[in-house]
Order: sequence, then C-alpha cells, then structure tokens
Amino acid sequence: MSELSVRGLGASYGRREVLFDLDLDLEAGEMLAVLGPSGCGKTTLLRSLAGLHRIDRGSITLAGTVLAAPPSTHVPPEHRRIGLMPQEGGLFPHLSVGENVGFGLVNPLPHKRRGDRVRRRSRVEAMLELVGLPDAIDVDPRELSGGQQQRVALARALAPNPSVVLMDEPFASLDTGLRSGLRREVRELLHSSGTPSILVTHDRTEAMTTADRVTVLLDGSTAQTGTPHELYHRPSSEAVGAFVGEAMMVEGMGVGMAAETIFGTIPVTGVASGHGRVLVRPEQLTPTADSDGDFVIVETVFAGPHSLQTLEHLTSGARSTAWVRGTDLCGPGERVRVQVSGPVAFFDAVGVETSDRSKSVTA
Ligand SMILES: Nc1ncnc2c1ncn2[C@@H]1O[C@H](COP(=O)(O)OP(=O)(O)OP(=O)(O)O)[C@@H](O)[C@H]1O
Repeated sequence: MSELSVRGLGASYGRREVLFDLDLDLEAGEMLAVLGPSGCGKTTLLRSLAGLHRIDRGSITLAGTVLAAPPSTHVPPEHRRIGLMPQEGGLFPHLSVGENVGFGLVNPLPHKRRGDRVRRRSRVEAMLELVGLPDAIDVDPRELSGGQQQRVALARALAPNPSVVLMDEPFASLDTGLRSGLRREVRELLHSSGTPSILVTHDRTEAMTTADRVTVLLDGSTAQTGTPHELYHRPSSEAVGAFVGEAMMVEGMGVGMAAETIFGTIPVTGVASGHGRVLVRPEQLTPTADSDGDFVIVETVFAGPHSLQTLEHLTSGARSTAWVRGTDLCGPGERVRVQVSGPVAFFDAVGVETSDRSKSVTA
C-alpha cells in the first residue's frame, strides 16, 4: 500500500479549476518529484496535500487515514503529520535557528508543556546535527548562507517526525554549484531518515537527478509517472517526451518493431504501424563524413566536452541537432550520413506511444 495516495483530486480558485482528476502515489521511503511547467498547479497540489488549500473533489489518504475527501472530510494542517519545506526556506527572522527548528514541537495546550522544554531542545539538537549544523542553535537565521537556511528549513520540517515531507522548489534561489550539492545532501538525509518526500520543481535536471520516481504534471493533471529512465526513454506522449529532455519529432512509418524515417529504419520501443512520429534525442544521432550522405552540416557550436551540430536533410530540408564528441568534427557545408542509436519511442497519428510496456507506467 502507498504511504500517500491521491485519487481524482480536483482543486480550484473560485470558479477557476487548476487541478483535474489528479492521481498520485508516494511509496514508503521514496522521493517523488512532481515536475511541471510554471503555472501547471504544483504549489496548489502541495498546499492541498498539506491541508492549506481545500480540495473540491477526490481524496487524499496518508498511511490508511483519509485526510481529505470533500465534502465530508478535511483534516486541518496541524493534524496531518506532513512537513512542509517552502520555497526559500521561509524561516522566521525574529526567531533563532533553534527556535525555528523547534517551532512545530510546542504543545498548543499550556498545561501539557511541562517537561517539554528539555525534550524539545534535545530534538532540536538532534535535527541540527542531522543537517550538519550542530553549532547553529542560537544563531540568527539571517546570518546563514542560502544553503544553510535550507538545511535549517529541512530540520524544521523533520523535527515533528512527519510521515511525509513536501518540498516546494526548495533549491530555486541557490546558485548552480550549491544547488546540486545540497540536492544530493537532502536526498541522502531523507533516505537515511526513511521519510518519504515529494519534491516540486520545474527543473527537469533537478527532478531526474534527485528523485526515485517523477510525476509529470501538465495542464493540472498527471501526464505520466515513472522512473527518470522510463520517462526519458519511454514517454507516454510527445508532450512528456519533450518536457523531460531535448527531443526532435521526426515523421515515420511504423513497420512492426521499427519505423522508416529520414534517418533510415530505426528500431522502436514497442510495435509500430501506420503513419506517426518518432522521438529522437540529440545524443542518439551520430553524423559521419560521407560525400554521398543524405545530410549536410549547417552549423557546429562548440560547448566544451560536446559540440552541438545542426544537420539538414537534403531531400526534405528537415533539420535536426546532434550532440557529438571529439575535436576533428565536420564543418558547415560538409555532407554526412547519420546513424541513430535506437530504440526510439513511436507515437501514432494521435500522439500516443505505441508500446504496451510504457502504458503500464502511465498514471
Ligand atoms: N491564490 C490564487 N488565486 C487565484 N489563482 C491562483 C492563486 N494561486 C495560484 N493561482 C493560479 O493557479 C494556477 C496554478 O498555480 P500554482 O502556483 O499552483 O502553479 P505552479 O505550477 O506552482 O507555478 P510556479 O512553478 O510558477 O510556482 C496558476 O495559473 C495561478 O495563476
């Protein structure tokens, strides 16, 4: 059974519907990324899970307990056992680091607070130790770097021992170098504490390199859920394929386990028939100098370890791009033949991926 299960969730602002019929499952101990473009409803989803936004339809269940199922059930945020790590940390500037981390540990009933102080301090110390800031308890959070503030925010989210941690673009304000280091750190911390988590992001690299599985949210609904590898190599639609990585859509004629394209006959991930399109990634193309080749190099852009070449198909004029390695590359005007290292995903005329296996990972 999933730790957190969302079924048919609908949410709106006034009469404007933002989330539609959304399904999502978070398994015990995993990190799930919710990846989607700006405005697709990611924050609304997190706020709905945390109980800060009332949903219109569907249900949210945590470890077998229904948290929301309108119109009858709406468990308030403080009773959900869900930790929230907002964008930019959201630390209280008038409280010390220790007071921030201990904020959710104060018993709201005054007569139950006796003995709490010692327990609370020891929990705060343990959390600060966990996130690598053991000496920061009395520090003013404004004196910390962006990365340190995010670690305090994680300590605060974990302190009440939540069943799930939700993170809303937690690394967005950090510079690139710090971001990838902290991503790895947070991932390891959450895995070692065994707390399942949801990471909301519009950054596909962040989602694909950090999470165990990724849910792609497009236009307010789940487009596909799978491992990063599944989403990249077996996207269920052209839109998902293009959203998770650089992609070219090339006309093709399905002929069983392969498709005929301008690159020749390429193996496909499923079974293909009729007219459709294949999704080709730039790193799958290998141009080789050949005076009889079907393609001509239009441009080569040096980009460090790889160069990006633009190729034009001589007969159709169709352009494609290839990531190529090496220093002795063909230059503009040179003829090349192009090999594709398949298999590639084939989409039929209505844009649906034709492999049965990919459908099994589609939410
Ligand atoms: N309080 C609000 N009232 C009305 N509309 C809102 C409100 N909050 C968000 N919206 C709208 O709901 C839609 C989804 O917003 P949401 O913030 O959930 O998207 P998002 O995917 O998190 O975007 P971003 O990545 O830019 O933060 C957007 O079109 C937004 O304009």
